[in-house]
Amino acid sequence: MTPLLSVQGITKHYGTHIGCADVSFDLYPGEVMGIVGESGSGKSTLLNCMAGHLAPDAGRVVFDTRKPPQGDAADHENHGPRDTVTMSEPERRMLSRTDWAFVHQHARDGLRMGVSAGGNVGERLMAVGARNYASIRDQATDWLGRVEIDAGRIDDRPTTFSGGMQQRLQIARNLVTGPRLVFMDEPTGGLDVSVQARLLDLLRGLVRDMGLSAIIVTHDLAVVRLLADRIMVMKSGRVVESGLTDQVLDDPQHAYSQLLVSSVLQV
Ligand SMILES: Nc1ncnc2c1ncn2[C@@H]1O[C@H](COP(=O)(O)OP(=O)(O)OP(=O)(O)O)[C@@H](O)[C@H]1O
Repeated sequence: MTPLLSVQGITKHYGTHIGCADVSFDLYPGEVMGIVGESGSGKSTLLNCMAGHLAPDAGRVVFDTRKPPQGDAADHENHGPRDTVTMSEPERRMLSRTDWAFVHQHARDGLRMGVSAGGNVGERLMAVGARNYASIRDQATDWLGRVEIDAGRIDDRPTTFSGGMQQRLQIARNLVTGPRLVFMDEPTGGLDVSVQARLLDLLRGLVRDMGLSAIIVTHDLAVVRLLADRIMVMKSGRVVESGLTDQVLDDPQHAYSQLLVSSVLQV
């Protein structure tokens, strides 16, 4: 099977300082990969390099692009595994609007706060060519329901929403176009514990129902335990251990992973 995403030797320095070094892994369709590690271990740098927000110094991020539904013959020949690091900026931008999604830790970074909830979701559909207002509004209403936001709030701005609602709206905005790969940066970070649990439950349902592939960065092992099939443990910019989530969390081999797991168990 062709990996959906193949990350090969991704390295990023900030001056002489290592952000992340020589990270490689394959992600297969329907798989969820968790990236864990303490603050400063390089998780966000790696995620941003993979998602095209940062240019890596070295390495490839090969994504198995799909045939466009319409387009000229040249477009059709361009599908299949492509290195997104060297792809043109417009192509990468198109990918970010269609097959890729990015859920930010802070909902306000992923939402347009001055636009209504329905507008936030509908705007994404318009970006991929939807034009029929009634159908856009119907899909927005449907998605608000799927993320447990009352349809009566469709015309309200996210500024009037609680933190948990804003995060759920950001998720709806990201998933409405049916992406194949979702990057998530601490999706439950900064929320109250009870709000986190509800959001995790919701995310788990969506990942399962939509068969999503995802890469989730978190320092919260409960998040990866619930959502990720596999995890990579990072320390000082490098991957020190990787494997099936339960195996790594129940029987960590690397001293640093053992420390990470035991420090959580002591909480
Ligand atoms: N813009 C930057 N300029 C210089 N150094 C940076 C920059 N961003 C990150 N770093 C450094 O790169 C390393 C990796 O940081 P990164 O933010 O990727 O880690 P992280 O695991 O995501 O941490 P956190 O959980 O706190 O976000 C750290 O040593 C950090 O200080």
